[in-house]
Amino acid sequence: MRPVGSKYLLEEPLGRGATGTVWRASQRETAGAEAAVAGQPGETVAIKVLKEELANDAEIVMRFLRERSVLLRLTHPNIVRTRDLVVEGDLLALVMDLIDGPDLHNYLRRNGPFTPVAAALLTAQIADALAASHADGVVHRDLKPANVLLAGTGEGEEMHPMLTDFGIARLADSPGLTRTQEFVGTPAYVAPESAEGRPQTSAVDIYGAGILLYELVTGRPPFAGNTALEVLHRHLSEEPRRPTTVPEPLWTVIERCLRKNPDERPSAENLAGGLRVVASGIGVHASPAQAEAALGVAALLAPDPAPAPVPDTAPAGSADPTQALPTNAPSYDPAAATNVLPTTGPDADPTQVMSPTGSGPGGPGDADPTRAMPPMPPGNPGDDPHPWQNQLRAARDRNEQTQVQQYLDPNDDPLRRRPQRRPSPQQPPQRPPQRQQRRPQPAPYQQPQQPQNYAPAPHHPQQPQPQRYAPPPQPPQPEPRQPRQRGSNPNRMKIPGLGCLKGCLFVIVVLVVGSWLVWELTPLKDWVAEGKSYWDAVSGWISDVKQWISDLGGPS
Ligand SMILES: Nc1ncnc2c1ncn2[C@@H]1O[C@H](COP(=O)(O)OP(=O)(O)OP(=O)(O)O)[C@@H](O)[C@H]1O
Repeated sequence: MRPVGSKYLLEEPLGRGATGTVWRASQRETAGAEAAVAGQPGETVAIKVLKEELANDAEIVMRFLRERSVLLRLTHPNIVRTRDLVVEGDLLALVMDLIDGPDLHNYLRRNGPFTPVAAALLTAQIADALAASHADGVVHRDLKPANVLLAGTGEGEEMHPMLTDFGIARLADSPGLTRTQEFVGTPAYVAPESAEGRPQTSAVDIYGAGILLYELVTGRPPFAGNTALEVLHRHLSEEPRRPTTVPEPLWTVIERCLRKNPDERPSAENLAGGLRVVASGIGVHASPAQAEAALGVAALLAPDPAPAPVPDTAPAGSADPTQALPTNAPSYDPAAATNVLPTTGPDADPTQVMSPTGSGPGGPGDADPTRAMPPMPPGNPGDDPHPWQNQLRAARDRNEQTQVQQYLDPNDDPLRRRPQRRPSPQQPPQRPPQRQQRRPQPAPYQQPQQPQNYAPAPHHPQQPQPQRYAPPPQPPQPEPRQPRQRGSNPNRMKIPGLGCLKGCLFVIVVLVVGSWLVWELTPLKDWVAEGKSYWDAVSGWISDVKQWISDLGGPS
């Protein structure tokens, strides 16, 4: 148990993401007036301890403090409440409500896709959270299933999505870490304008919600690829295709959210309303009027007339994103990748940027998406890196997978890496106890009680998916076999040759019994011993042999 500030004690890690590690923690003392929730001693909370790179960046610390009021005032039933922010030395931590449930990414992996109705209703609640934050001028910028925690996955409970990590993207968007033209987000969920370094607004969250909705009903995001670059390119140039399992009204919503032009995406409020109309119109028991309304959902998806801007995301004026990548390219040719990534130096070798052969970093055969990032091309020392290089590096950083319930190497633990501030006791590092496994239940949404006009996709168990960033679980290693023990007493004395002796005796007994049976049951005794019994014959033969042996020795 390690203290964070004077008010909290870290107990066990719950998971690790790109920006830090989340811990289960307890409150030691009631927090001061600066906290949004004072809390009571003994109360359990979740604390995100931000990575050292973030905590060591003066710009981020300033931003963290400036954002304090925004983060603390963001309250909504579908937003994980931030209770307090702790800045202690070079440690930055966010104290949150602890949500007792899995995140949506893990839930989806364990349980497979949702029915269209359940997916629409779940996403409607997420859109409610977005509408509230956008109204407050806060854009999430990293909407993805891993950032949605599911409360109420117990039996008979209604599933309740809670959006988390609000403001983290804003913190990570510091000039110290990223340049103004970079995107902050995860490649599979990133909006085209973020990928291109264009100005961003709250419409990036609507794009993220569209990707999330697609993934909820199909089990995978629409744009995948072997490298982050490939995924980004598909966001920019490829239109999503409607899977057969997605009902038409729901597809209308997804397609609107995934428009390349942010001005054509609906507002979060309209998205929530549209999804609820769709959910009641596509259920098994939808009335004709409800089905009709769902089919006309496009009319409800009006764009936001005044989307909330993301500060500092206007281009610096130097980079024309259309130079970086031909967004009107009809299809993506991996072999052409070296041509679309510009280099800044006259001697630049385009094959250094990204190998199309797969033999170098970033090639199609490269299994590690983090290696997909091109090295910095040679250029003038004073040159700024091109937006694409920053974008790709950010993609790599943000694409790190959450490692849930893992043992943290003490060297990776930001709290332990500061012995001068907090000397650790002379104990060997203890493996933290495993977090109790929660068994989520299927979504308890009910289908509406009216006839429906489509066959809903069954909520079938998870099938293996080609998500290369989610490595399949390792098969359990077999227990090492115990050496075989004979008998029940392992301490019994071992007599050499005893086994052989037993074997010989057994053979003799078998021979005697066998020959006796042959003697008695066949006419053999009449032929060789004039009808004598077996024992008489045998004893006669034995005395003959004895006599013969004594004759061998002579009369003396
Ligand atoms: N408030 C919370 N209550 C309970 N568990 C939480 C809470 N916040 C996060 N977690 C758990 O911690 C894990 C890691 O959270 P984190 O936000 O760091 O991951 P991430 O979203 O994958 O990373 P990032 O957003 O930094 O890329 C989550 O998957 C979730 O299981």
